[in-house]
Amino acid sequence: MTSTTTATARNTLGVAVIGTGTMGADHVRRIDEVVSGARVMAVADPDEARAKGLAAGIDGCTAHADATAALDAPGVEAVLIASPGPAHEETLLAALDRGLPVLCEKPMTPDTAGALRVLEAEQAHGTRRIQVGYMRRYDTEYAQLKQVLAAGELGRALMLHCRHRNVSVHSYFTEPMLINDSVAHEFDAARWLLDQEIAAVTVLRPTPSRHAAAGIGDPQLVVFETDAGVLVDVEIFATAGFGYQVQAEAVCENGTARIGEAHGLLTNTAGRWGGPIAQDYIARFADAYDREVQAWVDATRRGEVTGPSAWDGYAVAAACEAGVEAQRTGQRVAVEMVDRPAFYR
Ligand SMILES: NC(=O)c1ccc[n+]([C@@H]2O[C@H](COP(=O)([O-])OP(=O)(O)OC[C@H]3O[C@@H](n4cnc5c(N)ncnc54)[C@H](O)[C@@H]3O)[C@@H](O)[C@H]2O)c1
Ligand SMILES: O[C@H]1[C@H](O)[C@@H](O)[C@H](O)[C@@H](O)[C@H]1O
Repeated sequence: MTSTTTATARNTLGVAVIGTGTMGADHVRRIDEVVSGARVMAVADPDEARAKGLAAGIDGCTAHADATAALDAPGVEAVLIASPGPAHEETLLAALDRGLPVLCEKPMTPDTAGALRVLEAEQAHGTRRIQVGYMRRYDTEYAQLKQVLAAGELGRALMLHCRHRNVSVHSYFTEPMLINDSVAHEFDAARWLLDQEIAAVTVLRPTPSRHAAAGIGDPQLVVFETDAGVLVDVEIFATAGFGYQVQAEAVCENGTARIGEAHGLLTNTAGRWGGPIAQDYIARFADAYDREVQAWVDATRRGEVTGPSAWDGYAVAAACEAGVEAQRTGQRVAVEMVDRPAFYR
């Protein structure tokens, strides 16, 4: 946003972006260039040079090494958290303490103990403040699949076959993160698509790929059951190398529905045919992130909270906890959840 637009900026939502790595930087660009009704007023990252570099390109934006300093910066009215999952709880609690609305990147917290503390703090605050960044709910294809399932023409859903393939992952990725950073999306998507909770998780492993990082059995097959008896299988392959692919097929009583195959332009040439494959989530889910952040800004400016809630964040954390235990033990692990408070109904 340039200084010539600051007059209109007075009516816009001042956002602090916490964490300025891959997603934080992309969200800053999105708020600055794509989304209407918001401006970035502060960024924070312990890597202060990174935060300063990003802030330098945005009129009126301050850079901080500490997240709470960014929450208290002039003009900040809302927070977008894009630090790694284990750092989310501290910033969420600080934001709730200040009554600030939050869009928190997934996972809300990697563990249920942290998620429950967040639920308690939000309820103590008295009104909902948190949206969790499960952006697939804003993806056109996922929305179409949900619509098809809800319409009922295909009959009752019996199974979902899902594939989640990344080119590679961050150097700090661990084996539990296959579940609580990557499969977390599949837990949320399945809960949302089917309107059911996850009941139990089993993890199966082939002999790992020779490209798997040390200490990570990659890929894995994560099979989960919902409380209404739908079976979901997820191939999670974090070092697939060739591209970023997220696919889902619903198998129903009267037919099937599949998403994630479209690669845009298909070409035929001597002896082969094909098209491009996205290389990362920034490309594959660009529209979904744009819609997600725009919806958050619009709802926040109306004084509302929409989208995936802190309860959804907790429910996914509970499924992830069972998934990590299943991964560790090779056993089928039941998902344990507290009763849903009336506050989240
Ligand atoms: N929705 C999606 O599709 C999607 C895609 C990628 C990442 N994510 C999520 O976004 C978050 C960030 O992931 P990323 O890939 O950008 O990671 P990243 O490693 O690229 O960036 C994280 C940044 O946060 C900073 N940081 C670390 N601790 C911090 C703290 N306490 N306060 C502020 N900043 C801190 C790091 O220095 C780094 O710059 C994670 O929760 C991840 O799961 C979501
Ligand atoms: O943090 C990222 C992000 O959530 C992506 O959407 C997912 O595909 C990756 O597996 C995960 O590591």
